[in-house]
Amino acid sequence: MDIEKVNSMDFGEFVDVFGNVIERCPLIAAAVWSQRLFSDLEDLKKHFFAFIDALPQSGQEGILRCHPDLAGSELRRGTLTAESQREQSGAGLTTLGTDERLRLAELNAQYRARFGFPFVLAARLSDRAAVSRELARRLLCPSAQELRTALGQVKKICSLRLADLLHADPAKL
Ligand SMILES: NC(=O)N[C@H]1NC(=O)NC1=O
Repeated sequence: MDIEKVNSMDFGEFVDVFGNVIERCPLIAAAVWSQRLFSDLEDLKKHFFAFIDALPQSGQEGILRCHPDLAGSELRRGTLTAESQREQSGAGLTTLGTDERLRLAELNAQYRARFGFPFVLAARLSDRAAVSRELARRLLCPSAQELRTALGQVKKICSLRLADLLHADPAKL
């Protein structure tokens, strides 16, 4: 898909295609559509990021809360979005042993209790060992720093999902 195709999309098509580049936040795609035309793919990505950056903290935390836990109950119930399912599966989180799954669940619960939002990490850039390691490390970070880190991960997930949709190299996005 090239930028001319993106610019030619009507509202419904745009939200259908880009509605989940930020997990379960189609409102962001709906807002970004109003800002077309886009000069290139990089420009499109910047509009998604600028929307996130302009939100008050409550809105930024809301975005984080739209993310399912990694290796959590939604994965077990089979209710993840297709994108999240692929990402968690690619990181090996769908085949954890019971001990590993319970350890991750305990760390996820501690993280949520401390910060008030779920632990978010771009699973595709990680693997099962690194997920637990990162979770344990970030659990000890100051709250303001952790909010910034988590939003950075949301942007990485967004970049990778955009790159998939546009068949682009994520490094060039
Ligand atoms: N909790 C969390 O990070 N979830 C996200 N990460 C990812 O790569 N896909 C997701 O759904």
